[in-house]
Amino acid sequence: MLLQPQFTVDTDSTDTSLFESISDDISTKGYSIRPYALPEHLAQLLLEQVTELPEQQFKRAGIGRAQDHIINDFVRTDEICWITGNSVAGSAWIKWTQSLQAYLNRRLFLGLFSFESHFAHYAKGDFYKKHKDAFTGEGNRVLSVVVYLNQHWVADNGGELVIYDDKQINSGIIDDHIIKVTPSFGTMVVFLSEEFPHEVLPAKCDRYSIAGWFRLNNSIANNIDPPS
Ligand SMILES: O=C(O)CCC(=O)C(=O)O
Ligand SMILES: [Fe+2]
Repeated sequence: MLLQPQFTVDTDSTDTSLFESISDDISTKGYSIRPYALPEHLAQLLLEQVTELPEQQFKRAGIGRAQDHIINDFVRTDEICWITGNSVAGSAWIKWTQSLQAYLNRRLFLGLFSFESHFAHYAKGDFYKKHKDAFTGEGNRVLSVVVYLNQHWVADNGGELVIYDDKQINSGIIDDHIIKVTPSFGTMVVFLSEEFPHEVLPAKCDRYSIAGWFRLNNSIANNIDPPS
């Protein structure tokens, strides 16, 4: 008997080819920029959640962690809301990032152990000045992930993510190596947290995104390479 073709969407195989491209980009360049990366249904769920979140759930984003956490209007002015698995959208997102994590660990041996992420809302004029998400040797945030939830974004809206590829500058290329990413719906950016300074330029209208970080196991990271 001939089997009828299946018309169900095979999300696993879609993800695998995307994950493969991301993995190849990371190993060759250290960063990956992929338009239409986030599965459509997941992007829609996340957009619904971020637009329905009550305003008071968003808090001014700070810089630094735990006791070093401070609000600094000169560095960043966006508002954030941490994502938990307590919503349909949140748990679908976490599940998807777990399969990305497993794939990247298999392919690149990055030792990614955990993931944390938040929604971010940049209102008109908000920005995040040039920064790095992790500092060399701290061995904590390994890989940064950003996805955008802005439908019908046009170039004139601004709000680009600017990535500085300093390695290219050091290797003598005259033209400063600056990569600008338009924050369009479903676009995903992944980069090595310690390697790439980046910034968010002010936008002319509301800009929604998710920023997340894969981390090493902290208890292991603190004991890596003990002094001999
Ligand atoms: O929204 C973006 O494009 C990047 C955000 C960012 O750099 C961060 O939250 O650390
Ligand atoms: Fe960042």
